[in-house]
Amino acid sequence: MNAPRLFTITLNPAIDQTVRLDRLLPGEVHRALGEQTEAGGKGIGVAAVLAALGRPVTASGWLGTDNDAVFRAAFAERGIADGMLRLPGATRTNIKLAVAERGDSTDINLPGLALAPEALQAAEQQLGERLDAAVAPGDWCELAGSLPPGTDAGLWERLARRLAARGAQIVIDTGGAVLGTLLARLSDPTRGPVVPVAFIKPNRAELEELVARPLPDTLAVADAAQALCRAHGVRQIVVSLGGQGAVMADGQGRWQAAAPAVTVATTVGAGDALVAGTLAALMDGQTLPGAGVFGMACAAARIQRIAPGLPPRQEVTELAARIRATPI
Ligand SMILES: O=P(O)(O)OC[C@H]1O[C@](O)(CO)[C@@H](O)[C@@H]1O
Repeated sequence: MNAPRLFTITLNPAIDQTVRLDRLLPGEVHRALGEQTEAGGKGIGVAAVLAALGRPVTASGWLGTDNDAVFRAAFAERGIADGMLRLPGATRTNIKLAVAERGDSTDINLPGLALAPEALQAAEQQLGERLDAAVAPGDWCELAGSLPPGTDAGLWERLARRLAARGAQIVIDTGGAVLGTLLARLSDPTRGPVVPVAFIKPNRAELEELVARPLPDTLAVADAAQALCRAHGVRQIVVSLGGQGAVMADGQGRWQAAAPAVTVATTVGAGDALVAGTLAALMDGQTLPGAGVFGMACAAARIQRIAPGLPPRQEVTELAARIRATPI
């Protein structure tokens, strides 16, 4: 059997315009230190890291034709197969304020390309047919990021069911309410065959929204993560806690790991790098917590520079060696 491949599916990609500031004062005029524009969107960030790890990866989903040059250039430069369907209109631009004094980024994400209902229906049909033709049993498919205006969790559900029917492993990295609806529907036998989910990576706030209660410490996070997986047949979960590291759980156990201290250029894309590194390791047959530790090392490497991708492999390996996962 051929090695599994990864398809990331981004329905609401973005051009990320990162503006570097020394400090951020609401209501004040700021003089930027610099600016950088990158092809972004959750699945595209994941694909960039997978490609940097030397893995075959296809970025699939939807892209506006009017401003796709930045994506074409990024795919060619990074070695990402371009499986994005072109739609009439322009892809959104998301503003990222990378603030040196704070060592983090403030994100302003726009709604995205709005299509008429008939155009959306046609775009879903075409994307489904493309994925049917490309995805083989055992491949991994990531449903990545927010949904564009006029769509809802039903769109992800239909795509997930279609891909699962082809024998794909389903990975979901989408936000709070949509994630909750999607997990509930995919595990509901009255809606059709139950779709097992291989991996999810909510952050603490998203997990809190899913379980509708605050999760003040790692024990509470681990309990909630494990209960969520059991309730919805999710095989593996990594909950990102930002600078504090991550909590991981699967059917065998639960672990926490602290993030290595690094100099942060931007926090944009940290979650995508965590997903990408973890997936690369899982697709190699590794398990948690080792796979999650490798993902955390990719995230720590990613946030030290604004451009997507990764530094040389040696640097990632050294970061991974600094991360200890301990059972909770
Ligand atoms: O689809 P969402 O949730 O709006 O997130 C999109 C943003 O997330 C990122 O992929 C980073 O995770 C950015 O490149 C992009 O601007």
